[in-house]
Amino acid sequence: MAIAETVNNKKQPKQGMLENVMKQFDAAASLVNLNPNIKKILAVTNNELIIHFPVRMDNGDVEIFKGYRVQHNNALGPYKGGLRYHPTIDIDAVKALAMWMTWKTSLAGLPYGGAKGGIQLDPSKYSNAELERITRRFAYALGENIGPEHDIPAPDVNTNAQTMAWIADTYMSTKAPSERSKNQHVVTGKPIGSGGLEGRDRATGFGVFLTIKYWAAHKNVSLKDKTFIVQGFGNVGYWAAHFLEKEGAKMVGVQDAFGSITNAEGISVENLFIHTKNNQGRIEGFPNTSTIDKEAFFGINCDIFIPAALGNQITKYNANDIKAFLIAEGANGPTTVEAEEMLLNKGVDIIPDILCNSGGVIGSYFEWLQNRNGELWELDEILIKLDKKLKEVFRKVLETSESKVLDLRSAAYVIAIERIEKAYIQRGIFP
Ligand SMILES: NC(=O)C1=CN([C@@H]2O[C@H](COP(=O)(O)OP(=O)(O)OC[C@H]3O[C@@H](n4cnc5c(N)ncnc54)[C@H](O)[C@@H]3O)[C@@H](O)[C@H]2O)C=CC1
Ligand SMILES: O=C(O)CCC(=O)C(=O)O
Repeated sequence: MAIAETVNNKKQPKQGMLENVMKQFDAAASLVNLNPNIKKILAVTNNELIIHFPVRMDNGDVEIFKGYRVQHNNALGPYKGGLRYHPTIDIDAVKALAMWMTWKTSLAGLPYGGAKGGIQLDPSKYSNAELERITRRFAYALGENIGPEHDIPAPDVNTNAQTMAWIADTYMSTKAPSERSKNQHVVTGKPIGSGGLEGRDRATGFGVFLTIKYWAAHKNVSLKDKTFIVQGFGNVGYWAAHFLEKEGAKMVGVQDAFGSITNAEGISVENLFIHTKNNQGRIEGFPNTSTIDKEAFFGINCDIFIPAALGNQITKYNANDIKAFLIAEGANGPTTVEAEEMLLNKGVDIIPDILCNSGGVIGSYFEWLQNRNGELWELDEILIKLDKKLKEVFRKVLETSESKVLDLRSAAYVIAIERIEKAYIQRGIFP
């Protein structure tokens, strides 16, 4: 609560993600009348690891980094969740993100629990060689706190297939030669050729698109010529926009960490993607668009808003500016509880993060299975399997939402929490 954000040049108190996820959990626990002992277990994390580790920089100096891995719950299987490299990462943020992973894997019916981790750093300040040493040193320090049947990291903000390859290689190098290849699935989201899954790169964004498509089919709405805005034009934002554009929708606004652009006539997703590749990942300077300020971005006229950046972006300070009738949460925790209430009251539908962006972890599950079984899956079959799995999860959320008269997030939480509760009750509550 101590941090502040600036809205319309005024400092406003900023709510932390942990506070947000706890409010969501408390509300859902009441809805399902959750067993009080299980509620106590789920309200806290199982393990929290903070590691300070030294790394030699290119100039010869040693810098100390702070890395995190939080394992929230493993009632349903090994801990699973991404690694984020970002200056705002702290223990509370990682706890919140780990909790969301527990609900997400449970909702998707996967044999996983929830975890998250990362390093508090701004990766743009380091060379590629430094990032490799930082990542390898972090992986080494994590040691047996991760493992292919225990806790399986994956990419998140500012990490990618290369990061995962360094972690897999470092982890495997600590094993006896005959054991190394059996440990490839210590991480998912690896490069193709190093055990990675065809299509894991687009799995999250494709899943975001699919959930929008299922929602549109349910509401009898055509996506053709619908307009959309995207906050965050990285892995998730780009791929979601790519598939929406292919479906005939038009991107009219984009925001990244460095600025916001708009054009009511449309912004080409593929041209912007090429532009960012040649511009250090940034959207700034893209031709035929106007630059607008951070807060004006939320008020752009559009039908669909895809937050695909950081948490707590849609707040009570900007919720009323939003024109979209649908928010599809590609990011984790982009909407505060207060903002959600305001949006629902004005009739905006929200496809919640734990459903909307679950294509990523479903893709990771496929990669894990592929590695475990020594198989190689093809892109077409993977995208079909992902569609089938996500469609079924979406159907269940919709059914619960209609039968219990709940918004989509509450319905998703009900399914997720009831599945975990059932596992504890079958086993005798305490793990
Ligand atoms: N990569 C994955 O498979 C999954 C990612 N997610 C979530 O999706 C979100 C985005 O992740 P990725 O696309 O992987 O990250 P990324 O690192 O590929 O891209 C992040 C994008 O967000 C922008 N951004 C960062 N701070 C911002 C700010 N303050 N305002 C506006 N834009 C900002 C960056 O400039 C960049 O364009 C995160 O919340 C992540 O937890 C969720 C499920 C899976
Ligand atoms: O693919 C995974 O294991 C998890 C990705 C992730 O961090 C997320 O879904 O938020």
